[in-house]
Amino acid sequence: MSYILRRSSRTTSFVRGQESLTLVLRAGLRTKSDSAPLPILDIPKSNIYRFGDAKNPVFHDIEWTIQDGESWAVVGSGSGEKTTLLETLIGNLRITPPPPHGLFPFSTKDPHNTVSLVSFSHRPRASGSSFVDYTARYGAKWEEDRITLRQSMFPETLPEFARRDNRHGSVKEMSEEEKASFEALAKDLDLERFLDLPVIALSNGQTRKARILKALLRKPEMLVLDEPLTGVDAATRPILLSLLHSLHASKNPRMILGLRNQDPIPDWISHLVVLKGGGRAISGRRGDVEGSLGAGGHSHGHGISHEGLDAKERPEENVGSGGTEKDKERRVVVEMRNVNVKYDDRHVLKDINWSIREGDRWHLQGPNGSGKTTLLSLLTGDHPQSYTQTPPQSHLHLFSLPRRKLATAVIATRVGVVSPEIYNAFPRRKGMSVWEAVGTGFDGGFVPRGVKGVGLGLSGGLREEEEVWRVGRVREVVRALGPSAWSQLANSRHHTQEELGALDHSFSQRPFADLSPGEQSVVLLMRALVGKPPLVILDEVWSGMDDLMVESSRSYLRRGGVGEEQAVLVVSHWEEEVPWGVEDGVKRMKLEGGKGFES
Ligand SMILES: Nc1ncnc2c1ncn2[C@@H]1O[C@H](COP(=O)(O)OP(=O)(O)OP(=O)(O)O)[C@@H](O)[C@H]1O
Repeated sequence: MSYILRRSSRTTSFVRGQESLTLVLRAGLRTKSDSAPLPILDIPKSNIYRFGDAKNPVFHDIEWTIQDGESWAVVGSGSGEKTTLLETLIGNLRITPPPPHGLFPFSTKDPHNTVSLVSFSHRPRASGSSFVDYTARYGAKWEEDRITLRQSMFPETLPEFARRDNRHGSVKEMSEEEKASFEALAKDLDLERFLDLPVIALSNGQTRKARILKALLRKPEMLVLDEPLTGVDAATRPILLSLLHSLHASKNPRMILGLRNQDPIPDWISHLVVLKGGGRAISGRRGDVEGSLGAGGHSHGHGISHEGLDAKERPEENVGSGGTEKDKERRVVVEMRNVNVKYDDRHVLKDINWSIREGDRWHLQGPNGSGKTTLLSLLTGDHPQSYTQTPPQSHLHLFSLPRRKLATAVIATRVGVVSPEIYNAFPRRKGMSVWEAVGTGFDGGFVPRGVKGVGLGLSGGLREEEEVWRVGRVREVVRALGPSAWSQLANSRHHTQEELGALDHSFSQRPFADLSPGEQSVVLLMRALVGKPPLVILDEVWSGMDDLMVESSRSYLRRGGVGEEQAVLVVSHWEEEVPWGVEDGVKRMKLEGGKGFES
C-alpha cells in the first residue's frame, strides 16, 4: 500500500501546544503485554513542525508505520528534507498530533535512548564563528590531537586532561563480552589497524566508519544512518551494506537508512519513504513506490540562461611567478617527481610522479585512506612535508616554482578548493553575508576583507581595476550558481531575467550561517571559482546539494564556469560525479598502496 502525503490547506488546524519531546515520544506508551504486535515506528497522519514555528509545517499529512521485520530506507533529493525527516526520529521536530502510542511503540526504553542518528549527508558544522584548523592532522601539535581512536571509543582509557572536558561522549565502561564484539565490529569495518592512530589522522572514509562503530557501541535499539555510503569507496560499500543488513536482521540494532536519489538501494530494503519535495512524500512497499523515485527535483531546462560566463581576463597580480606564463600554451601548473609522504613508519605516498597542465581535467581516485587528501594538501601547500620535497630525492613545483619559494598565502590565491575540510573549517560568523563568503575566495582566506567584501589582495590594497573585476566576478558566480538556477521558487513559474537577478541578489545578502547545508556547499563552490584560479580542486563537491543544485552547477562547470586556462581536479568515489567524461579528455590518477597510477 502507498500513501500520498501532501500539503494541507488547513495546516493550522493541526497545530497543538508545544508538547515537550519526551511527552510526544512517550504519549500513550503501550506495554509488551498488549495483544497486537507493536509497530516499531508509528506516525499516524500528522504534520511535522520545527520547534518554535507552529505555523509552517515542514511535512504535511505524514503517515509512516514500520512493522517488525520490515527494512526501510528514506530516499530524497539532496540532504534537506531527508535529513529533516530523519531528525524527527530523534525528536528534533514536533509531530502534531503526537503519536498516540509513542513514536516507537515497540520500545519500553527511555525514548531518548531508543534511537541514534548518524548523518553523513552533510558534514558537521564548524563549532561557530571561529576558523577550525584542518591542517592540524598533518602534524598533530596539541595534546588533544593525539587522542587515539581507541581512546575516543573508551573514555576510561583517555588521558586525564581529555576526560575532564567530556568531549568524547559518555560511553559507559564495557564488559569483556562487549569489548570482544567491539573488536569484531572494528575488524569488519576494517578499522582495527587504525584504533591506535590519532583520531585526527583518520581519513574521511575511516572517520565515517568510526562514527558508525561509535554509534553501535551506544547500543541503541534503532540506528538511523543518513547516507552511509557517502564518502565510502566502491570496494567497501558492499561490505558495509552487508554488515548493516546482518545487524538489522539480528535487530541489534534495527536500521533505517537515508539514501540519495542516485544511491543504489540495497536488495534487503523492503519499504521506502520517497520524498517528493515541498513537504510531500510517498511511502510503502518498495515495489509499489520505487517507480516514483527520481521524479521529483529532476526538472530540466527551466529557461534560465547563464549569461556572461566568459569573464574578462583577470588582471595579473604580481605574486612573484612572472607575468608571461598565461601566454604559454598548456603551462604546467603542478609538477611532482618522486614525491613521498611518511608518518614514522607509515608510508602514505610513495614516489608519486604527476604533471597537471592548464586545461587538464583530472579525476583523482583511490580507496579510503589511499592518500588523496594528503596529496591535495601538498598541492595547497597545507602539508608540512610539501616543503621537504626537494632535489635530488624529489621535486614539487607549483605554478612553475619550487614549493618552498611560494608562500602558502600565495598558493591560496592560485588554488580554488572545495573540500570536506574547507566546509568544516569555514567560519559561520554572525553577519557574514553570502557575498562576503564568496569574496574571501579571491585571497583564499576565511575572513571577509575590504569595503566591498572582495578582499584586499596580497599587498593589502587593490588597484581600482582589480576591485571592479572582483565585484563583477562575485556578481557573475552568484548569478550563475545562485537560486535562480535551483530554487523551488525559480522553478515554480516563468520569471523574467530581472526577477531571477533579484532573487540571486537577495541570496547574496543573506547570512551565510543561516543557509541550509546544500546552499552553503553551493556558496563554497562559488568561493572556489570566483578568482578564476589556475587550479581548481573539487573534493566531494556535491555533498549536501540537492539534485537541482548539482545539475545546475555541473552544467555551469561544463559550459564555461571554468576556463580552458584552468586545470580542474575532481576527487570522488563515484565516476558519475565528475562533470566531464572521457570524451572530454578526463584523465585519471588512481592512488593505491601509496603509489599513483595514471590512465
Ligand atoms: N598524522 C598522521 N599520522 C599517521 N597517519 C596519518 C596521518 N594523517 C593521515 N594519515 C594516514 O594517511 C592515510 C591517507 O589519508 P588520506 O586522508 O589522505 O586518505 P584519503 O585517500 O583522502 O581517504 P578518504 O577517501 O577516506 O578521504 C590514511 O590511512 C591516514 O590514516
